[in-house]
Amino acid sequence: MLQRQRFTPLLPSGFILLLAGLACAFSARISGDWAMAISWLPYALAAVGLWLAIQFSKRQLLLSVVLTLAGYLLVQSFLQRPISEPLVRYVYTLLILALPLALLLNQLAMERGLSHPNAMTLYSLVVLGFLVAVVSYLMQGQALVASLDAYFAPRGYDGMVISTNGLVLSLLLLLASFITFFFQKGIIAAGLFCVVLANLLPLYFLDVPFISSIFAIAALVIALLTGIKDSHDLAYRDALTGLNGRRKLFERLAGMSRHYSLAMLDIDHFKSFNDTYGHDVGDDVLAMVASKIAQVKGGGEVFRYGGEEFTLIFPGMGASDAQTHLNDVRELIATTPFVIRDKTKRKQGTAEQRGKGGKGTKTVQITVSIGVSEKDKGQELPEQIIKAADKALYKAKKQGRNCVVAG
Ligand SMILES: Nc1nc2c(ncn2[C@@H]2O[C@H](COP(=O)(O)OP(=O)(O)OP(=O)(O)O)[C@@H](O)[C@H]2O)c(=O)[nH]1
Repeated sequence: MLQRQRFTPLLPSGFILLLAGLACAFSARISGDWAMAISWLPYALAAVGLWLAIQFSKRQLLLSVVLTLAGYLLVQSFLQRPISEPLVRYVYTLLILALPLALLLNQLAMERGLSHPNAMTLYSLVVLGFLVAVVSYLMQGQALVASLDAYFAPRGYDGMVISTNGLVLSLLLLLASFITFFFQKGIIAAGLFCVVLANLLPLYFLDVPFISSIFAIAALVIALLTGIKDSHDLAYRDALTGLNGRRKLFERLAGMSRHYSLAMLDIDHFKSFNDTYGHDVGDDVLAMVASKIAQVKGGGEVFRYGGEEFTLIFPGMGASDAQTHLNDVRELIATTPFVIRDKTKRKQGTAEQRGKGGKGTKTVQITVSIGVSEKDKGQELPEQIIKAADKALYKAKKQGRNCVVAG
């Protein structure tokens, strides 16, 4: 189940790649204005991608676009001629090795904006790599190509242009990119992996008409959608818990016409918890509690309302049914021992001591109180329902906490 969720983010980008593959199956029929449009579309998409990357300060989007465009330009400028020409072989070899490597580095380096030192290092590496490739060719020319040929000589093979060692290396890079996606998780990591795939695939099927244009379009659409999703998350998601925030809650409520119930959930005695263990440990606990709340059943949607308060909505469900699911969440939290680590001691001691029960760890018990209400006659506006749920939450606190009250 968990593994399936891990792969689900691949679906949108995978679907775009599938469409690109299908388009290639019919690409021999493309002609006239369509041919022109397909050749120019990558430039238009790249312009939009660059604009978005600059607007939202997204280095991963910027480099995905720039590298895809550079790869596309190189294919269009150099790889439309016979592979027997040394310069063509040189560019081909660089493309199958350096392009996925640069995209992989872009994927590995955490997103910290366009002008973070991280980003500067990456830009320098890409520009330096490019300059070294150009200067080496200008100075060494034939000799360089001959030595590369010894390892990566591309051969025509059943219609594919292929270099066995190149294929092995690019498959390894692709595997590294997939492993990176696997550990980074999420739709953005999936998009970055699919951008690597979309850049690499056409290089092995260069005799298919328009393949480089079609896959450049696919890579850029994936990069754009990933960038838009990233910016959307920035606006709507709470960075600490990964849940949608208050803005998304109110948008969701405004668009909800049918019956629903709404709950306000508050962590008990969180102030004294913060005072005892510090704000950082408080943050860890907030994230852990959020991950438990997110396991709510019954189609419940979870939002971080602010501070240590969360909101749950149950579309199409009355408060009494919602109460059952809320009680399950309350109980799950109350019976889960939260292991907290003292960050000042985290780096000290042996690995065993750092583990569960070690010197730097402590187990705490967290409870939550919940108030729930529902859309009703005389109580139809989201603000009114939130207010009613808040009142019920207040009652739950008064009743001794760690309980669910309907109001
Ligand atoms: N660590 C951390 N603490 C937060 C965050 N947001 C709010 N808090 C803290 O949450 C605490 C909320 O305290 P109160 O609402 O007074 O709750 P309480 O009195 O401790 O407990 P109850 O009476 O059971 O609600 C305050 O100490 C806030 O500083 C956050 O993002 N991280």
